[in-house]
Amino acid sequence: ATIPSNDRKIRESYDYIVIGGGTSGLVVANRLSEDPKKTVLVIEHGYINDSPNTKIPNAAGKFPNGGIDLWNVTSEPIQSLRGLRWPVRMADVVGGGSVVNGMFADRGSRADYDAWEELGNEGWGFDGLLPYFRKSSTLGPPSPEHIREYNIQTDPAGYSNGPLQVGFPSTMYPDLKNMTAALTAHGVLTSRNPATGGAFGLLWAPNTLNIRTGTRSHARAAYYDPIAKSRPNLHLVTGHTVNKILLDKELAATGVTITPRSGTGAAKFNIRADREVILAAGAISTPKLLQLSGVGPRAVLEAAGVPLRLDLPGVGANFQDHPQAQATWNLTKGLAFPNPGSLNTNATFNASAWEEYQAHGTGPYTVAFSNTAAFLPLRNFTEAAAFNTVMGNTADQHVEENALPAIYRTSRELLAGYRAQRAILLRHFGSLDAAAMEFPFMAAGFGASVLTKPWSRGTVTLARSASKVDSNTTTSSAEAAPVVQYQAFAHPVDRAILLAAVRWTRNLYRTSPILAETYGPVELIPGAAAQTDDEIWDALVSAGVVRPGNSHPSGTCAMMPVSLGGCVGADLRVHGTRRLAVVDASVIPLIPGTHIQTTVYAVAEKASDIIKARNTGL
Ligand SMILES: Cc1cc2nc3c(=O)[nH]c(=O)nc-3n(C[C@H](O)[C@H](O)[C@H](O)COP(=O)(O)OP(=O)(O)OC[C@H]3O[C@@H](n4cnc5c(N)ncnc54)[C@H](O)[C@@H]3O)c2cc1C
Repeated sequence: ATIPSNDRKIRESYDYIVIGGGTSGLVVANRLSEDPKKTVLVIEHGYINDSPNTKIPNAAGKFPNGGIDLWNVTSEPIQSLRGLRWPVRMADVVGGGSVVNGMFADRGSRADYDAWEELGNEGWGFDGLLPYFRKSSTLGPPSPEHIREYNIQTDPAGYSNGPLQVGFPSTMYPDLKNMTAALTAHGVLTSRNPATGGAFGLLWAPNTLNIRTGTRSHARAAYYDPIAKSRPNLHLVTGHTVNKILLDKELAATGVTITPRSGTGAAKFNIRADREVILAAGAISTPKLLQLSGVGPRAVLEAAGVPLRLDLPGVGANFQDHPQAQATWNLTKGLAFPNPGSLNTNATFNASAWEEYQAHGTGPYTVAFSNTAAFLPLRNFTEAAAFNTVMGNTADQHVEENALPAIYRTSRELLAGYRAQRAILLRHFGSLDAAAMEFPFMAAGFGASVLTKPWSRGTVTLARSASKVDSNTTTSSAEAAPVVQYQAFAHPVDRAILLAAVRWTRNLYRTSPILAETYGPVELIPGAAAQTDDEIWDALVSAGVVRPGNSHPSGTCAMMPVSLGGCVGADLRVHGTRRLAVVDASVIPLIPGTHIQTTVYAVAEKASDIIKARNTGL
């Protein structure tokens, strides 16, 4: 076989095989291939996409019509949302999620990561991760004028000179001043250390943006392109599917089976890994591949007809994302010019903006979705009575057992892990240093209310027919969609907190003199008629604006001990196996209160050091 992307002949074996050339995969491939004596193969299902949408910040998120592929996966019906089937957005391109994402580049709070260490992962608390947040990124600050005019607070101590460029656009839209002033007047203070542990309050977040070129910085641009030609020991195969991880009698990973993509009729072939197989296929595909390889919950594998190699209930359980509701307001007057809509509504403005971008890489085309969000601890957005009701609800174990996926009833370990997480969540809810909701906003107003600490858990499992499809050489079962159960809002606490968050957001628009006088906002969804919790919920769900996630799938091969239903240990090796590691968003044990890409970069940087260390001198 040939390697379509960097045009090198494929070898029979490599020291390391990285499955998935997405965000975490390219970080690990870069770091492991720093040693010219080690050979590294990355296998990616997608292709390199060099279209403008992967470069121009303003085009961020314009998919899939812009030419960027996504896997075609739709969730199982979500009961709480009247059977809604949600399109699971998963990148299918070199660079993975970092290429298709919204470019918001924030971090969680210290408490969010200290929770990982409390769940049995020594070295994975905030202090253990901060060096890797730093190592992965460089901060491009806003201009001094913008800092002054908009009171932007950045946190240079959180960055070094890492490959990922994060920065602020060279255009700020003036309405942001009103939005931030309204929040400040509403009691939301600006965080002074958003990148070094203080991710609560009003946050100014950079984007994954290279301010020198005005282009997007993603895993391919930051970690692969600069070394693609200069490292003969690093191979990237695109357009190929990994079907299976090969495990020997002792459950040591010895290689992978792969097929060229899209039914070309070409047969499968094996490639050997002399040191480790490293899973970086993302939080939906990683558990799927483990299960296809015989590692996962016995019942799931039996139903799918895959021979069981290792019964590991944590593979595909503990699925988390950030559910949200998108309330909307019509701002009837007062929007400044320019504003985020001006590129679409004003041809002259658009033409000059495009000219500026092409000439200098600056201007409105460097603006992605947003650089601002409020991250609020539970006490900051709930009235005392509502807070007590929510906390009361959390104590009901009967409710909890009904809310969890069925597999939690058959695995004592999974339940123990969930209870350990619940104890941490309860503590976070009572504290003022971890956010329970996010309100992301931009200059023209934006009403999403996002749950940062969901209590519900979902699962990712193989379809029942998985192994039958596998016998076909042209369509691999790894290309077949897994069964994605969000189970969002199955736990009543999630609905209660989301409603409290929507009430808080609606109250902001209703009572803020700055917003009322300037914009005269009229609430469209849920709408003034909706007053009780049930009415608000019904209005939101009827309008189709409640979503099970924010494209942050996590936790499906969680880093926790076996006794807590974990899938990998603190060394990132899959429990009970050898030479098999996971380095992507699946290992996140408890989803942090932040958009997760910078966390994925930091995890992958730390993973690289761990993998290097154990292979030194071998
Ligand atoms: C639409 C969208 C918007 C987002 N917005 C933001 C945001 O604004 N801010 C933020 O912080 N985060 C955001 N995220 C989340 C963030 O981008 C992801 O969490 C992160 O990129 C995940 O990295 P990963 O390495 O775990 O997986 P990915 O980056 O998804 O990499 C997995 C790769 O593995 C490949 N693969 C899977 N299975 C196989 C197989 N069998 N064979 C070969 N290859 C395979 C996939 O094609 C993919 O390229 C967004 C995500 C999406 C999808």
